[in-house]
Amino acid sequence: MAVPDRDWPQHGRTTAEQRYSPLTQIDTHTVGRLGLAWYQDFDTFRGQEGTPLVVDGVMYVTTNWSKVEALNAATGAVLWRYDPRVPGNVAAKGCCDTVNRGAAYWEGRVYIGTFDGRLIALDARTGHQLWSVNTIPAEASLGGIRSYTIDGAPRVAKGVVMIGNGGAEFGARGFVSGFDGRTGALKWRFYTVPAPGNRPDGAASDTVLAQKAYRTWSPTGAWTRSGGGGTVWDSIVYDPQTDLVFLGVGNGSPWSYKVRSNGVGSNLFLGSIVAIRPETGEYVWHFQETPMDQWDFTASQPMMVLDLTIGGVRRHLLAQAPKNGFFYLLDAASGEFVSAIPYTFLNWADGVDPLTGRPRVVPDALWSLTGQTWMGIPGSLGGHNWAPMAYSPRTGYVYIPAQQLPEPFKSEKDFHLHAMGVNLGIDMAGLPDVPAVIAAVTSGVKGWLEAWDPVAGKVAFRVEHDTAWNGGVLATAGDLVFQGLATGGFEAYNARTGAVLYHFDAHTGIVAPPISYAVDGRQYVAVEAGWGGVFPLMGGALARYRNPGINHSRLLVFALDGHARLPAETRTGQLPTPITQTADQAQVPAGYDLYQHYCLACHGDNAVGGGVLPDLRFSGALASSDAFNAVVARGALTAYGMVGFSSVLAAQDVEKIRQFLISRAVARQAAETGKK
Ligand SMILES: O=C(O)c1cc(C(=O)O)c2c(n1)C(=O)C(=O)c1cc(C(=O)O)[nH]c1-2
Ligand SMILES: [Ca+2]
Repeated sequence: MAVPDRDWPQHGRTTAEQRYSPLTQIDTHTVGRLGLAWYQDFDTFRGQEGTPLVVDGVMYVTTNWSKVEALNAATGAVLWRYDPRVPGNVAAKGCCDTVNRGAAYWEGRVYIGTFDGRLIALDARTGHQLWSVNTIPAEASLGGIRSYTIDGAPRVAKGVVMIGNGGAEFGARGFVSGFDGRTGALKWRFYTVPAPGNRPDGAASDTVLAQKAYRTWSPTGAWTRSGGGGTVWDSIVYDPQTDLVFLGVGNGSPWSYKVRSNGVGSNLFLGSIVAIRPETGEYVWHFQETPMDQWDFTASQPMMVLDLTIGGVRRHLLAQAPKNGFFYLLDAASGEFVSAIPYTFLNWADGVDPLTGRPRVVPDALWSLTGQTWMGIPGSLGGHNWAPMAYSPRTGYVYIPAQQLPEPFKSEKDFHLHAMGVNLGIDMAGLPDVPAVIAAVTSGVKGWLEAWDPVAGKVAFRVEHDTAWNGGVLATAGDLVFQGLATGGFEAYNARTGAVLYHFDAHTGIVAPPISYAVDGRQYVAVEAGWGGVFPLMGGALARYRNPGINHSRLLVFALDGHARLPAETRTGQLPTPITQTADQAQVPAGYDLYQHYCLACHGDNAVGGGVLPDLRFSGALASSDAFNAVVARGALTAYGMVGFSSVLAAQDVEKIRQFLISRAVARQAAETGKK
């Protein structure tokens, strides 16, 4: 069905997922007149990753904690709001904040996946709930050992609503479910990795897992308990021309290939794109980008469908720039390998087999087998993560929000699976608190907008940014490319040259992708502002380094001659609570280890907050072991997403963490005083 130029009805606007708007009112000549038309504050300071949808002048926005709102897309007037009331205690079941990347729209219904695993259909006119299903079958959670959350957007094809989930950093066995869009009845499930002992699940994946996947795993690896991973936590694309649904399958669980699969097998379908039929979930083809995953190299990054002339032949292709650093082109109908060319510097492989596309992995990169530390580029956050890329058929370029975040990979001593906290099998030692070391490591951290020529297989131009983890991208027929930045800018670039044509100070880091739409002949560009996602949560000093600002979560909508203004910045962030205690040094090293295991994922490496969730060096609760225990052990702040850890941390452990944090607070205070 043709999509009207004015609308943005699907995640990537059309089924091709190119994030290209044909609107031209805002172009290279008029963009100088761009301004903020209106904005709306969200109800949280957490991060925002959503792509709004626009259908017939109504905008459907999803926000953190899986909330939805419908707005008049011209004025911002709220038509309805929907809160699925996700319980705060599930925040700790996800790696990367309680974000949400968007809704799906189909025949007057809005579909949303919730962080606690539900799929909900709403009446698009009223916001009333039509149905709600729990997408996580009881047996999948293995008595609570495994962790499932939803933050990706559902996908609708032929009346079937499909959704996956996240959790491979904790313990999960990836699967995607298809539900009847009208009734919510389950139609099929497709598991992306086998069950221990090759047991059938009674699912659409049974045959292919038995025939192709089971023998690619060691029958006795830790995957038999942790689930193996392979979560489909973001990209699911439907191509009507081939009638195929493409699943972007994630990384292994635990990360360590040695622990997970005794260091044998390619572990299908980890790091793969799997093509299935929408109505049945029937397997059609797969392509594995990263065999033997041990770098968190997911193939879950956004995919798009492109028709390109390669070597004189017109081809219908699937394109992806996954974490592993190669830009892939596959034949959309058959999955046949076309090309894989590095879109960024990478050191884990020295190329791919030209016939099969299988990477030639550098032996030293297999850190879980060598027992040595591997300095990997890309690191686990990838050369490109979930922030969507865009394609302009006018320029022929794919615009990739690319980055470089090197990362040391080293085996954890004495790995064992545990409930709560991440299960990676990797040494969690982080950055030392030494400014020169932080500066040196940060010098390797880079982010840029890359115009990639997929036909020539090379970079056309790059726009260098100040740091990594920048926003998703929009391309328009006005020959503009829009992108929000980690450092708080919202930019428009000339799509042919990369020249900056417009800059707006958003007062906050932006990671979400912009969209464009029109109402009554006026073109708008909208983006959800709000610094967030995994990097600011766990990145610590690296995430803070060039982004010392305060987080704001709000929807920004731009148009020609817009004259709205953001309120002046009055928040100063967390107020330092003067710390008078000195840490019990004997407890600090053990407190550090516990912190890195249980707390780092949200509060940042070495207790440096990355700008979204509280930086615990400022916490008033540090002064009292009772208060600290009430929060950390007994869960006094559970409603806000800070669960109690009493099931895994004894009172002495909690006290060790407190002593470690006091030592960090004292160091921060000393550094501040030294500066004055
Ligand atoms: O393996 C998984 O199940 C899983 C889930 C998610 C998620 O659900 O957000 C992310 C990742 N992995 C991941 O590897 C990753 O880099 C990542 C970044 C983000 C984010 O929202 O910033 N989520 C996720
Ligand atoms: Ca992952």
